[in-house]
Amino acid sequence: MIRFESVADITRWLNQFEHPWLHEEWADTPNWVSVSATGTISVVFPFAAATVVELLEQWIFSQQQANHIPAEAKFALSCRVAPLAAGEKQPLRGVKNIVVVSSAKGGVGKSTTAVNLALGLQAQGAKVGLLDADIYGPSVPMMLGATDEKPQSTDGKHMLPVESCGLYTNSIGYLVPAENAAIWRGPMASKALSQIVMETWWPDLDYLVIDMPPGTGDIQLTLAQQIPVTGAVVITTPQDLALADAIKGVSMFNKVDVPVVGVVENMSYHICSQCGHHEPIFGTGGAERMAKEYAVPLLAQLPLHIKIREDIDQGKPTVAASPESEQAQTYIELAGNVASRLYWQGTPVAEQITIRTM
Ligand SMILES: Nc1ncnc2c1ncn2[C@@H]1O[C@H](COP(=O)(O)OP(=O)(O)OP(=O)(O)O)[C@@H](O)[C@H]1O
Repeated sequence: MIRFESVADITRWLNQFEHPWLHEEWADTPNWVSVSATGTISVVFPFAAATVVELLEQWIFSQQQANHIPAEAKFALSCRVAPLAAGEKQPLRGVKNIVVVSSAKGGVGKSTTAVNLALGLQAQGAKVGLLDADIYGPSVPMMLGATDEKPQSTDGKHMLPVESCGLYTNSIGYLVPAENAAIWRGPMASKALSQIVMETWWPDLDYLVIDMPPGTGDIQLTLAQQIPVTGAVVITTPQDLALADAIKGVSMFNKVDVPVVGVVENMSYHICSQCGHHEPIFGTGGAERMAKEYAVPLLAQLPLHIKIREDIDQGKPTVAASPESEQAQTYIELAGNVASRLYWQGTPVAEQITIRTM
């Protein structure tokens, strides 16, 4: 049996616990493991990682059962998301990390993925906001069943986000009729978008997910340059053309020094709603090849499933509607993957203290 005589003994033992979202020697990262005055060992994950917390809890229990560590050792496991630097840019007040979800072309399921990713981060224990910046097809209000909502303002300058499915959201779609926004030209659209980001009175958030307008043009470039983005996730589908476009998306972020977290292949395979059979109707291996060739991580391969579309159409995305389903689990897994990669590739900075006078 291991007797803990120092924090180093504890971290050496904890480092035996492995998970794809953890690096080797993870427990030695500063501020991760500590011992309280009463002797409780606390492990605080610096990213949204409820899945790993649960697995670590089970591992500790099994270690105690097997008498590898004292049965009376007390543990407190939790997540406290660390804010990460966004290059030289000033952080957005109250928002620890901004993740943009983008695609080089429309219709690949970017918004569906952004909404379910935001809910997945929430399922991993984070407080999450969702900004719909898809000016040409603002779909978040519909996807969250909030089309009748409007952000309120108490000072005439800031907007309070609309709360739906536990997410704090704002969207061009809440503010102007769809046909108005769709005809805005480049500079006007970029200005409206950065205004909506800056003038929303976000509560303290661990992550703000931004559903970007599709494409790799001026609007996207300006947005990526103006907003303090921590990392970008590029959505694609398995067809060769879409993959070629995804490369364009990755290089756009490289150009403006926004770190790319990775690529998500949506509609990777079809899950039959009758028998559960998985079928790769658009072929296989394309995204994996691309990921290897361009050294961009492949974050997830998401299924094409009728329930994903039906849930979204009914205003309750799959992760909220049926969190235990196979489809929802792939989004929750994606969220943990994104959160952990953001953390490991980022630079933690001091937490801001936000004072609000509203
Ligand atoms: N994995 C999936 N399984 C089933 N249906 C999906 C999936 N992903 C997206 N869809 C459906 O495909 C359609 C297009 O998705 P979505 O609106 O998310 O795409 P988008 O890339 O954001 O499009 P746009 O660029 O036009 O905003 C929607 O009807 C959505 O419900």
